[in-house]
Amino acid sequence: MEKIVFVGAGSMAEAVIAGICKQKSVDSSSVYVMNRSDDDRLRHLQESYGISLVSSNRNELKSADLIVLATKPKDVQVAMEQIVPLIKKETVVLSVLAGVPISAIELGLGLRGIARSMPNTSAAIGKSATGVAWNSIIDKKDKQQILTLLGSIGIVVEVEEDQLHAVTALSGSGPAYVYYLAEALEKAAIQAGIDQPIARELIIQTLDGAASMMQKTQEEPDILRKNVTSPGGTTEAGIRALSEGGFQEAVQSCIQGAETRSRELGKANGKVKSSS
Ligand SMILES: NC(=O)C1=CN([C@@H]2O[C@H](COP(=O)(O)OP(=O)(O)OC[C@H]3O[C@@H](n4cnc5c(N)ncnc54)[C@H](OP(=O)(O)O)[C@@H]3O)[C@@H](O)[C@H]2O)C=CC1
Ligand SMILES: O=C(O)[C@@H]1CCC=N1
Repeated sequence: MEKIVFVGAGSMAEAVIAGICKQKSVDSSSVYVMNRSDDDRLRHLQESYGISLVSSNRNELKSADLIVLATKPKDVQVAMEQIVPLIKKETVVLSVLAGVPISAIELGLGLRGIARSMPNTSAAIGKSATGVAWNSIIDKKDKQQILTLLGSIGIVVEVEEDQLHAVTALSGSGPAYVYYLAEALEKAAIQAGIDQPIARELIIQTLDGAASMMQKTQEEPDILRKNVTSPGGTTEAGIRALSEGGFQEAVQSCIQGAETRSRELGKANGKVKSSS
């Protein structure tokens, strides 16, 4: 896809832009970005990644091959109303919005090829775990090009559209759960007498090592856990405390709560009226 325009310039847009520019899956000169009002933010993206800004007459939208919708769900209706008069019918749309259904984008931007995806912020370093679903009329070639683009920022799995709520809860929000765990581990480590920089180093390597073990050995996580857990040893004591603290239940509520929120965002932002 020759020309890609990002509508929205926040954290997720930056993660995808950083990923595709660093992986060189697109030429940064063919990437454009626009937002609502934050000019400093646009300058930061321009300077950091060598991409271009959509000009005030928004002419770049007219020749876009791909538009990446990256506003907050609550802002997407206004954004779509603003861009729909400008975009040609061949332009394909890639949404990264949580919850918002493809049908809402078809209503807002007209019937065209649409991909609804859920990447995560690790896209910035080529490590996103992305789910994607398609509308029925998307062209095979466009699908392949989007898969290649998303594949350049990490792994990508095709799912049914309804499953994207669960994907959002799991891997879209997932990095935040891991950072939350890291924060908790670091606090506890400091309390136990380890210096903060050393605690940080040990935590990063432990998370990285455990993830790599799962990936490289393809072993079940419960087996890997048991390999660490000596009978009557330290891990057993630690896991017991987690279990007594309701660890499994908390994780289940976490995913359920996030999935429910994704469905709510879809309902709140899904009934947009066509402005074309
Ligand atoms: N953050 C994450 O980890 C993930 C986020 N997502 C999804 O990505 C989307 C963006 O999230 P995030 O990047 O965190 O949000 P941010 O709030 O960081 O960014 C939102 C962007 O949308 C822009 N915007 C708002 N209205 C318009 C408009 N009418 N026209 C053009 N741009 C507009 C804002 O511009 P301005 O600042 O000028 O107001 C801002 O640049 C959300 O829908 C979210 O569900 C998906 C996966 C992960
Ligand atoms: O918190 C959110 O709503 C977005 C979607 C997934 C990650 N961040």
